[in-house]
Amino acid sequence: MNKTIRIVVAGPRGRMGKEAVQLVKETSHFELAAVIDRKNGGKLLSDVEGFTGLDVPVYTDPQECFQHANADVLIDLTTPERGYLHTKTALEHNVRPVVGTTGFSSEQLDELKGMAEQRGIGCIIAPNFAIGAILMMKFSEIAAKYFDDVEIIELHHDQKLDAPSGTAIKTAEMIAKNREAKKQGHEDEKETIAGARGADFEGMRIHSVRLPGLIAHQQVLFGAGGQTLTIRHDSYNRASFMSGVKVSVETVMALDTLVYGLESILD
Ligand SMILES: NC(=O)C1=CN([C@@H]2O[C@H](COP(=O)(O)OP(=O)(O)OC[C@H]3O[C@@H](n4cnc5c(N)ncnc54)[C@H](O)[C@@H]3O)[C@@H](O)[C@H]2O)C=CC1
Ligand SMILES: O=C(O)C1=N[C@H](C(=O)O)C[C@H](O)C1
Repeated sequence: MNKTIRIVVAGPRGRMGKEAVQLVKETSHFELAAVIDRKNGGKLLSDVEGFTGLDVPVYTDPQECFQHANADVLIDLTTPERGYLHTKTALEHNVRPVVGTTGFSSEQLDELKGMAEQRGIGCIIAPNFAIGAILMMKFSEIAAKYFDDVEIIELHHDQKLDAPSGTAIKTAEMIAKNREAKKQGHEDEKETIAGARGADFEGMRIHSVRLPGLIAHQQVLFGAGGQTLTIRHDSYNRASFMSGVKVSVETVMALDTLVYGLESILD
């Protein structure tokens, strides 16, 4: 039988956080130890609307939370600034972070990796937990061996804070492993409206669409003489991310370093 894993969820009232609390609740070897919220500190989660029966403490201060919660794992689904603070604080308390929050800088990722390695404890930072999105990224990495020209279009709901999405950045990084940096388009092209050609990642272009009605979508378009290849993934709800969160919580318990992206775990 699996050992019970005690979990802190940061951002429990958010769109993803609510799903994560539900996942912990319905998984027999997971136990909710506490939550970190922007407000409601000092209350029980069961006193907060929508969380009947969950008698675990709510903290606003991550230090206080990790000192008292006796937790194994943090699931962070908050904002870039808070997510970074929560992850760092968890590592300082030897609590293993599983981070879905996007928008960390590469310097922050390097620092967190150093901390995890120094302590010899696991940490997973996953820009996308959906299996289809991971396959989209892997297929794009393969396609980049054969196509030099690629544009990424990511489409999200209009409440998203970061652009481009963490998934788009990770996709570009994976494509870059198999593609020489190259400026795309006409050498003399000029934007008559700034931003028309999107963000520039080693000459690849990334376009961010934000519209109400969308959840999380991305297409990767490759072009070559007389043909295009489009690789597309759509998440139609946030439950689509939860099997990846579950695998990450189970896997992080056995890691002794930081893993960025689920593609290596699912090999
Ligand atoms: N890796 C993945 O597969 C996915 C990642 N995400 C990422 O997850 C993050 C959250 O996304 P959503 O749930 O859509 O956002 P949301 O805005 O619905 O939720 C964010 C939550 O963070 C909380 N928060 C803000 N400041 C806080 C603080 N000081 N302490 C504790 N909690 C605080 C808010 O109260 C809110 O409940 C984003 O970075 C998003 O990009 C979203 C979907 C999938
Ligand atoms: O904010 C979101 O919603 C999502 N964020 C992640 C990202 O930035 O890639 C994952 C998914 O696309 C949904």
